[in-house]
Amino acid sequence: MAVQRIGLVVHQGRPVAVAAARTVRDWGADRGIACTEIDVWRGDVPRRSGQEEAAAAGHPDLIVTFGGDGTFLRGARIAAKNGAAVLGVNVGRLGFLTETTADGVLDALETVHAGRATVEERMMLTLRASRPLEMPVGMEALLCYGRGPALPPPKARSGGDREVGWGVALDVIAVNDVVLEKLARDRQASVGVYITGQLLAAYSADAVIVATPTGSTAYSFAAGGPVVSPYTDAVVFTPVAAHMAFDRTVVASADEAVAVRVLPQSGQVAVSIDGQLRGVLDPGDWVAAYKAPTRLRLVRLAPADFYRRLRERFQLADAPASADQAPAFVRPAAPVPADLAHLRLPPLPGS
Ligand SMILES: NC(=O)c1ccc[n+]([C@@H]2O[C@H](COP(=O)([O-])OP(=O)(O)OC[C@H]3O[C@@H](n4cnc5c(N)ncnc54)[C@H](O)[C@@H]3O)[C@@H](O)[C@H]2O)c1
Ligand SMILES: Nc1ncnc2c1ncn2[C@@H]1O[C@H](COP(=O)(O)OP(=O)(O)OP(=O)(O)O)[C@@H](O)[C@H]1O
Repeated sequence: MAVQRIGLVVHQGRPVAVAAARTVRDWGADRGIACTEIDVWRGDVPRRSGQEEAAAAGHPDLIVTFGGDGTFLRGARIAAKNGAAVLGVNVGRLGFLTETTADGVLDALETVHAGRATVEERMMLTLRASRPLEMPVGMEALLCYGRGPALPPPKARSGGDREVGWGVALDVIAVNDVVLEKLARDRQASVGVYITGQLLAAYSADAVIVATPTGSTAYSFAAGGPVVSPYTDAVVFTPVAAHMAFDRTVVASADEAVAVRVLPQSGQVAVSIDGQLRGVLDPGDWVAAYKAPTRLRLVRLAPADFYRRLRERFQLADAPASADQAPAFVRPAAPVPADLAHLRLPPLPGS
């Protein structure tokens, strides 16, 4: 893709991130490519929706993030609303979702601009709810976790904020996950979990997570859920500290909605999307998470390497008795047999 306009989302607390963003601005200036910094926490305006941020930045076709996964998710929220591609530059602690380093960013941009990068599409989730999400008065002050102001609750899509039955469609997307967790530490979340309208189980838990395959390596993974290939589409349901025998993940099909209904005896339930609190539910409320109609477009500089990334960034340890015995990469040089031709195969080294 020849880049037309870049939006920069920068972790302002990291000098390396700020400096790398400056080099990108200079790179853009040399090529007549406009670069606009998108500071989601600028003090003079309230938090804006992804669409509003994209419009204010002149609808960039490429969002470049400088930071860790949190910064990436802030940029992805804007990119996803605008159909832009997103390139993550890792200036963070883990940076699982990022693609390059601060040192590599200019080469990466040359690769993208010359049309030599690929764009990988990832499934996202969207939501319907029994009513528009709301944040109780005073919540924001309580949160006060060092980030800038919280995002407002998502708006209803198409204005139908009084729809009943199938619920209100919310103008929101999740790249990683929708998390429903107990709000007060001493009141568990009691929720009924429904998949395709059928009760799976009633849970009494700290939280329940509905994740995308991309989000399967985030909170869902920490809660004991499986790693799901990001090249598949699925809806991953994982309970957190469920006080019951059945505490396993269910990997549902991408065309199956997972609905969570807050039961009468439950405490209030916080709804977080990609780590951001977006509303609080009362008993009787429900939300349903399902595959979003649009996909996140991730810039990839090299062929798909999800499992290498998993091994390296999660520092997967080999069994001591087997360490150093398993080769790091296996790809025969011989032509691919016909019965394997439909598989996703690693490229030959150096190709
Ligand atoms: N116990 C937990 O692990 C826990 C608790 C709350 C939220 N989270 C996750 O944090 C995400 C938001 O990320 P953040 O950086 O703003 O908050 P954060 O800084 O609290 O992130 C938690 C950790 O998850 C990593 N991470 C985020 N997305 C990932 C992904 N797709 N694959 C692998 N690792 C990933 C981050 O680098 C960080 O180390 C949420 O979507 C949620 O999944 C995790
Ligand atoms: N653009 C910004 N402006 C001001 N402060 C920021 C900005 N981005 C991040 N911060 C600060 O850095 C803290 C950590 O942010 P966040 O967890 O999103 O980082 P990250 O990008 O995920 O990197 P890491 O991998 O190190 O966690 C936030 O609590 C906030 O105080």
